[in-house]
Amino acid sequence: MLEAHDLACLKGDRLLFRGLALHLKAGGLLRVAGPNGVGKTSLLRLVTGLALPEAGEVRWRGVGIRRDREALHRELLYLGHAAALNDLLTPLENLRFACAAAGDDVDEENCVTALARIGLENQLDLPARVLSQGQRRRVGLARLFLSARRSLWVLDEPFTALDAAAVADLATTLSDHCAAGGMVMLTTHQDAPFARAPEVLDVGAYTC
Ligand SMILES: Nc1ncnc2c1ncn2[C@@H]1O[C@H](COP(=O)(O)OP(=O)(O)OP(=O)(O)O)[C@@H](O)[C@H]1O
Repeated sequence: MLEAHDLACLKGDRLLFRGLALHLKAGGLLRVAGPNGVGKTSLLRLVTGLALPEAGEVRWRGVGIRRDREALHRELLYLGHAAALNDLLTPLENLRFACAAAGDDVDEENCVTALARIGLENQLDLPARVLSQGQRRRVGLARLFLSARRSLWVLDEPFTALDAAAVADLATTLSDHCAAGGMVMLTTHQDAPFARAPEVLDVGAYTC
């Protein structure tokens, strides 16, 4: 279970939000909402331990992540809003590199299957620099099909640049992960056809 209490976020000399609390339990789908610049990405970086809060605490399975960040990271899949690809490498090479860097033991066949599942079967051997924006996004999302053992998926704008069919497919993948007892926390500015309506956390309600 992921919890945060009384979180405050400082950027430069500006307090973006304070007093923010959240609670995400097994099977939960949480949508972080709010206008541009309110602090949604900043919040994701706090709950994933990539940045430190000015005040408050994030807990994973009851333990503060400052005490045991590794316990969270063993079960976390975090996909940022940028595709973070090496343009010289193919989708297959990029995916294998991302998995290896995260410590996931996946072989080439698993990666090919994941890329085909996300609709990139015809782009496996192209350099990433020639991919469309939606295809670049899909390379990162292919990790979802290799990360079932990671219970917490934190996704920053995962639907950006995807076509309608891919949005629907991703919504189903995320809903299935929750139905299997996983947790999803995401930001998005668009509606998606989830099996169950997500809980919504409006960061704007905590703006200073
Ligand atoms: N050094 C700084 N000093 C002051 N403000 C900063 C500094 N660095 C970042 N910010 C502000 O912090 C906020 C960070 O926003 P963040 O990326 O978390 O927003 P977001 O809600 O994810 O936005 P979007 O919907 O556009 O992705 C922005 O308003 C940005 O201008």
